[in-house]
Amino acid sequence: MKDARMNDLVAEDLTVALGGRAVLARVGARFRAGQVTAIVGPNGAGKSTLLACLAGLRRPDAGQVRLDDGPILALPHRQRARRIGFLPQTPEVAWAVDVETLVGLGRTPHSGARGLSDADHAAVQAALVRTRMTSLARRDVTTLSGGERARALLARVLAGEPSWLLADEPLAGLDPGHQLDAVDLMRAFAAEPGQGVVMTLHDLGVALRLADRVLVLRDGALIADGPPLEALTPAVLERAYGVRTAIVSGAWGPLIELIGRVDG
Ligand SMILES: Nc1ncnc2c1ncn2[C@@H]1O[C@H](COP(=O)(O)OP(=O)(O)OP(=O)(O)O)[C@@H](O)[C@H]1O
Repeated sequence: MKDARMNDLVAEDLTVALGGRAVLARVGARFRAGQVTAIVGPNGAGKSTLLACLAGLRRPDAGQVRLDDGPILALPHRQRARRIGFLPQTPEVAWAVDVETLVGLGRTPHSGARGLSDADHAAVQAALVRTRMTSLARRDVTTLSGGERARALLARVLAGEPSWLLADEPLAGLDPGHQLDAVDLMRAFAAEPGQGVVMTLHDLGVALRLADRVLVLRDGALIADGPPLEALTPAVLERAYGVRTAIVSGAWGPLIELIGRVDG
């Protein structure tokens, strides 16, 4: 039987230095298929850099990322693109194409230079439905609002049917309804066999409610790693952000109440 841990994404002692400073310092973590993992931490903590390493888009100065029991950077580019769907923080849309064409580009790791097959078209339509973008399929992407564009780009990643969805601030710019849709989508994605989600988040409340596991980064080092209520404690949040917080009971579950700056 195939080892269930085969699909895990493993960061081993990742170290990245930029501008003479350690942006990641020996970060190690195993990201499990079947889980939604949130990476939180203050601005500049190294979250995007960690995600780029996990996606195989940045070569660390030391350490490595492993997938399928081998270094991710050793996978042929196309195979890596089939396994890892990456949603960057400030996605650019360079071409004036319609939404359906943009989403179809997500099939490139499968279709290559040939046109889209029936299976490719079906994956595109499914991604449009899941992101509620079907009614905008014919719209020129340059005319979309920021939130609509974010959903179109999420659809492009989903159309590629990756095993891993790595998303940098995927909820930024989405209204509350579409944030809930995106949260449901991430949870449903991670529930499929062999699939997992890693995302960076600034909203600690969402991390608490959405994630199975939370990693807290500060100055490039992991200072907490565990289930949300164990990782997002007032002591950890004080260390990470310099803020005082309290966990309070909301009508639907625990909430993080922001009290103020420690030195305020
Ligand atoms: N080319 C570069 N040269 C020097 N420093 C860099 C370079 N690129 C990034 N950095 C620094 O690396 C650090 C980590 O950046 P990163 O984008 O990973 O942080 P982040 O946690 O995602 O931040 P944010 O929450 O603001 O998006 C930051 O201090 C950033 O200024």
